[in-house]
Amino acid sequence: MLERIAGQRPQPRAATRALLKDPSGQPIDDAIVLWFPAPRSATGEDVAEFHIHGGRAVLQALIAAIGAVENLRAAEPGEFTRRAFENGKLDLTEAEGLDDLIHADTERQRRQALRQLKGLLGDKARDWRGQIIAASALVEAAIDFSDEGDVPDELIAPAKAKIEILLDEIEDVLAQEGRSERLRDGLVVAITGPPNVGKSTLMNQLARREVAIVSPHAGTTRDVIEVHLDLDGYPVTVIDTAGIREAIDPVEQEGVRRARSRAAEADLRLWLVDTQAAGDGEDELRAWIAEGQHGFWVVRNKLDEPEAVTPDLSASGWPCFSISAANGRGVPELIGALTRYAAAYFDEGSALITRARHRELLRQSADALGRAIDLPEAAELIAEELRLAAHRLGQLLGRVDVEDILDVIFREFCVGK
Ligand SMILES: Nc1nc2c(ncn2[C@@H]2O[C@H](COP(=O)(O)OP(=O)(O)OP(=O)(O)O)[C@@H](O)[C@H]2O)c(=O)[nH]1
Ligand SMILES: [K+]
Ligand SMILES: [Mg+2]
Repeated sequence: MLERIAGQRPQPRAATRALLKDPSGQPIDDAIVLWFPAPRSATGEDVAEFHIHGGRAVLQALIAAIGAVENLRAAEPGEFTRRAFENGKLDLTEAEGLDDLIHADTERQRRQALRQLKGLLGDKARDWRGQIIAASALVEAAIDFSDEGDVPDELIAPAKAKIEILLDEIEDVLAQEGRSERLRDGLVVAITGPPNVGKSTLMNQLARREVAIVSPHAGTTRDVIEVHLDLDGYPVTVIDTAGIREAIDPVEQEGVRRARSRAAEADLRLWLVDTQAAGDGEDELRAWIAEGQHGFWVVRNKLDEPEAVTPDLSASGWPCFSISAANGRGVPELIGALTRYAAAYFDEGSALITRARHRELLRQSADALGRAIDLPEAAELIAEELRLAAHRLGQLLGRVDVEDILDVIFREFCVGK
């Protein structure tokens, strides 16, 4: 294929200039080609790279020329990474790290993805799995002995001691409360409150563009609107929602229902109140609190209005901010507080778990180890639990039982990766 298009097969791994030609001999582009013979390539298979001038017509002509070569087809999304995985170049956690790296929007997400790609979780899981297998060997030996009569405690006890240390380590990693999983997806902050208090105006201030319609009509916003902010490297998704009230219009009713449910799921709610409005604007907030919902900041808006009254919000006891979404006063302070909140939330630490998949498998492995420790001297049962614990770590690494999940994971990848 290289000979046909580039007129030559370059030296392995040496960038080589070549005039690319289509099957009729017409030149396509003056380009660089690279040749990586297996197994020293990203996928572990033979790989050829064309570095071309990026125009659409150049690309199309080259793809047509490649397409004319027999037995060649375009790769599926994630197919290169999948082949790299299948050829043992990456474990599954590293492949997931690669996917995260490609999709990282903020600096902190990039660093976390790179940690994953470098195999920090994978290395740990391999080490744990090795230790479980070593403990299993002791238990298996105990089983062999017990065939000959008595069950030797001297074999089971050291195995259990090993497992206890291991279980502590896994529990430490699990105790990181899923914060690094959130760093992948971003922290969600909902702007909520009664109608017309200026929620959409604040949204536009935070987004620094007109993402939401602002109007003096109560009930303007109906759909949930999202913007993704990068606050000092921390990903934060802000959502603007319909004003909460007993709506008559069925469309607005649906908006209020979505507003309530999305705000309830958020990590933090900014409860906006109008310093102009009669009452303290907190009826719905109190109803929410009665339902046990927490994590609110009260934001008093429209401070620029001459008769601005600052209602007594002490009853709710939440952090309080005063702003004018119209002229921007107080908004930098609010953004500063949100940034500190995100920083405190995503305590980077040595967080290793970035996906629910990792958490579930580690949890199941830890549970099996816990059961193994609690079992009396029944060596066969202990061995069974250890097998299960090791198996779960094997699944984490993508070494066992993976066919069904591979499709799900690699489907998320982009074409060309
Ligand atoms: N004076 C003043 N007016 C504001 C301020 N913020 C918003 N407004 C006005 O208040 C009205 C309502 O603003 P919106 O941003 O649409 O309010 P909302 O809370 O999104 O309203 P709904 O989506 O209908 O619930 C508009 O006329 C805005 O111009 C402010 O800080 N000061
Ligand atoms: K409005
Ligand atoms: Mg609105």
